[in-house]
Amino acid sequence: MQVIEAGYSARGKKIAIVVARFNSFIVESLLSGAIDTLQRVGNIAEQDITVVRIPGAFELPLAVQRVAASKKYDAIVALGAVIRGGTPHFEYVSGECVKGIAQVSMQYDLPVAFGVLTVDSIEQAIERAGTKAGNKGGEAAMSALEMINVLEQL
Ligand SMILES: Nc1c(NC[C@H](O)[C@H](O)[C@H](O)CO)[nH]c(=O)[nH]c1=O
Ligand SMILES: CC(=O)[C@@H](O)COP(=O)(O)O
Repeated sequence: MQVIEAGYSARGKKIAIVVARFNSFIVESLLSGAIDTLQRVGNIAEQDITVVRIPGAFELPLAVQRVAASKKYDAIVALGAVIRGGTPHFEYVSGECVKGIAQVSMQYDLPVAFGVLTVDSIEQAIERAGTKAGNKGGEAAMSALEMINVLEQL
């Protein structure tokens, strides 16, 4: 039996974090978590991290696509927070966001980590942005690091 698995250290790799500004009080915590993980777990140097700020989660697929097309990065971390309101808007924004990001990852054969909260309440968002349910930005960064290393072995 051959098992292919990889660690998280990715020194020298270049990472882009594309971050949606909407619900910024939540998203900034996801961003801090992602950067902290890339540096402390992945041994990624500060100068190898590029942060791209965009308006909202709906814009993430296009921005992620442009970053992927630049061929400058080994992985992308997409961050955002979509919080359900009183109308069907949530379904449209979150649906297009996840679909578009997945498409880019497949099209460009590039790890694109999905660090976008899709939650029913602000409380759920706070819990996942560095409090009792961890930090989903950091978790997304972990996934990007692992996928860089796994893909190198395949
Ligand atoms: N409601 C949320 C949005 N809405 C904004 C859209 O993402 C988009 O920027 C706008 O429709 C213009 O194209 N964005 C989020 O990231 N989170 C939300 O909860
Ligand atoms: C993502 C959303 O749906 C939300 O922010 C929009 O709120 P609403 O549905 O109350 O307009």
